[in-house]
Amino acid sequence: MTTTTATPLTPAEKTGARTDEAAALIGDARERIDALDDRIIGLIQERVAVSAVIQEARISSGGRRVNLAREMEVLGHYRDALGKPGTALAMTMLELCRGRI
Ligand SMILES: O=C(O)C(=O)C[C@]1(C(=O)O)C=C[C@@H](O)C=C1
Repeated sequence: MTTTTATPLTPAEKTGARTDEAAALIGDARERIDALDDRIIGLIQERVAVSAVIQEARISSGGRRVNLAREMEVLGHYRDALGKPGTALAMTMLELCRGRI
């Protein structure tokens, strides 16, 4: 068996920057992005849980899991804030919250 020892990447290699200054800025900004992504994922998980409470209440009262009129409102909210990609994002989020339909 051969063992290879990986040489650590330089900051420039890691970030694609061409100067140390730009590499440092990108490294810091990526840390902020990772922290934001953790918060966004936490919020999505919270949304999934709240959505499950609604769906369970509706289903145990004899209703259906899905409420398309409400989904249209949610899609519109995201589209108004973020444009067309917002609609795609909301569709993915609704799929996470209620499964595929
Ligand atoms: O608001 C509701 O009635 C929900 O069930 C929540 C939710 C959502 O996650 O936003 C999920 C499923 C429905 O089809 C509509 C919306």
